[in-house]
Amino acid sequence: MSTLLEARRISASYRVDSDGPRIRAVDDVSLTLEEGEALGVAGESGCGKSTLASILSLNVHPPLQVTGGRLRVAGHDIPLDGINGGRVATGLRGKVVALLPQGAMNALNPTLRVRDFVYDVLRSHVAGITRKEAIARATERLERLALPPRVLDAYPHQLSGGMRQRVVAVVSTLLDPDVLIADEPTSALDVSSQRALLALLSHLLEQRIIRGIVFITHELPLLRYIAHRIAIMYAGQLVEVGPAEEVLFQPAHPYTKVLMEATIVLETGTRRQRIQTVGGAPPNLVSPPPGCRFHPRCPVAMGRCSREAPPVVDVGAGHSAVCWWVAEQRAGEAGSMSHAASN
Ligand SMILES: Nc1ncnc2c1ncn2[C@@H]1O[C@H](COP(=O)(O)OP(=O)(O)OP(=O)(O)O)[C@@H](O)[C@H]1O
Repeated sequence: MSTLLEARRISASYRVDSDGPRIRAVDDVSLTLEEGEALGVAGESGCGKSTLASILSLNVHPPLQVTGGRLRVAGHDIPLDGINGGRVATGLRGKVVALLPQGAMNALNPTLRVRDFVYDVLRSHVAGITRKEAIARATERLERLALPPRVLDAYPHQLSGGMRQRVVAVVSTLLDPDVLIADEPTSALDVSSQRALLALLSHLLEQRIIRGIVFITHELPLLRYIAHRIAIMYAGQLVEVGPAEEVLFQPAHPYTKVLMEATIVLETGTRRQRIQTVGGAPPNLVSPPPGCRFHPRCPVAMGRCSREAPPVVDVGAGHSAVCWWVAEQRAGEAGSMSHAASN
């Protein structure tokens, strides 16, 4: 497998006033997206997921600023000033990397019918495309999302929230981007529309129309339907990364465990229901807790968790967790195995 996107030690913060505090929304995050892969990123609200989505999709604007790290997308090295809204980013946005954003209204032009907007988007990137070809491409994707072709004649305000979100999904994928960064694309949708959108994205990936997807959500169980690997984000940092099945069903990090327990997905056709919440809330990112950022809420926190930054611990093939407790568990297992072997 070859690597399609690589983020190395990315840090970024918001600074609303020049002498005001820095909100460290993304702190030293490294991740990769392989060719043909859907990488899920999950975490609670306020953990930095949307900020990460903005960075990976090269949509960084003040007051957000990337302060460190490197990014490589589909063979393009993007320097820091490129990530921070420079010319490099403009040239790559849309076709190399596209954002399917959270807020559907801002992503469409309120003064244009969907059909004119679709044609404008395509013709600005695909030389010589005719209006008929543009509409045919959009119609095919609308149908996959159970949307009738008549939505093409509507203005954005004439569509329901769920319809608008699906139209935005169509528009974001129209240019067949190499990498799609999908930021909570299903949050405004009912269960069947969610499934249709996940099916469309999986189809585009399987057909290699899109080469890789980063799918961001606060609903970890949803990733079961699309992600090959999952990264868990807490307070601006990644705390666990691994194969989707393992992260979902054998989570290693205490945060992933509580996140998984906090939400269940009922069977198809019924509404999701929150059965338990994680106690407390993610920390203020101006001055996050020392040591492990999760320690004030962690059910298994130990003394050193509040003092020392936790280590990265390998817990399986391509599966790691950043946690003192996991490190001790692994050390205990290794100790008892060598004890058994020597007996
Ligand atoms: N434009 C902004 N100006 C200042 N601070 C911001 C801005 N956008 C986000 N933040 C802060 O950055 C931190 C991370 O926010 P972000 O939106 O990336 O988290 P998230 O995990 O995507 O949450 P949500 O799912 O609620 O969007 C939060 O503390 C948030 O308050």
